[in-house]
Amino acid sequence: MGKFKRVLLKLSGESLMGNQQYGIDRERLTDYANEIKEAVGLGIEIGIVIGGGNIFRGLSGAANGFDRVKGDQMGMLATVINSLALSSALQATGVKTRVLTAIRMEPVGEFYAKEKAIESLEKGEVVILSAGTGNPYFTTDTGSSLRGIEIEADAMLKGTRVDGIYSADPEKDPTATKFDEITYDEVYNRGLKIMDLTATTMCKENNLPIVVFDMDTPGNLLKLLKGEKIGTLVHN
Ligand SMILES: Nc1ncnc2c1ncn2[C@@H]1O[C@H](COP(=O)(O)OP(=O)(O)OP(=O)(O)O)[C@@H](O)[C@H]1O
Ligand SMILES: O=c1ccn([C@@H]2O[C@H](COP(=O)(O)O)[C@@H](O)[C@H]2O)c(=O)[nH]1
Repeated sequence: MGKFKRVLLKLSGESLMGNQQYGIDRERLTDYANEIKEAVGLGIEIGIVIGGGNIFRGLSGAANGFDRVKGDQMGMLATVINSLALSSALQATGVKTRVLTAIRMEPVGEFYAKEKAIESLEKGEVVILSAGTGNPYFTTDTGSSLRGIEIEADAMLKGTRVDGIYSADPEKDPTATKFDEITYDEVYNRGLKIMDLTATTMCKENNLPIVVFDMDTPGNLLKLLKGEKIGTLVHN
């Protein structure tokens, strides 16, 4: 990949738990904020989507008897909670942020519009794009691909707790092997579950490269932004 000017960074809600069973680990949150501050220092424009899996997921809600749509709305609100926490942690390091929400809920955050996001990015502010797509039956991976395409990012950087895409889920299959590069079609044809297929398809159709990398190792985000080949690159 060439140099990045503007990126969409996807952060895992589940990673925000650190070693806890639920919620937000203060140390992990601070680590993320410090990493992002350094990235801003490189002059790269950063939009962020953060998941909600550390708090609530619609599918697990539905498995426990919740109405799916209500459960998904709870999940989207969970992403807003994480976004506010990240915004607060970033501001504590001196980074200016703007939280936009896909569901109208002023004054918690401003209702999302592409123009607002671009305006902030151009001013060097970190824009946190919360509440996913605003619609049930989607995920924050799809929210990331959608927003990444809308803000015309050079790439979607999926920061997660594994160091790339493997031939099978590495947390379940220790014999799985890692790809340095892979095409969107191969992700689909091999049935790799690193992100949902709606998100992968959107990226493919709109030529948005994805880099899956380990965000929980300090320094990785900076290495990636400086051009080091880490993680797995997904392209056409
Ligand atoms: N082929 C694969 N290669 C790598 N990881 C995979 C693969 N298949 C499944 N995974 C799993 O995908 C997970 C990464 O997904 P992601 O970061 O979206 O986590 P998440 O828990 O869904 O986050 P969130 O809380 O944001 O929803 C890894 O923890 C890994 O176990
Ligand atoms: O566009 C969206 C995005 C998310 N949701 C719901 O939120 C939770 C949390 O998001 P994760 O991507 O799983 O971290 C998700 O499980 C959905 O229930 C949504 O409905 N629409």
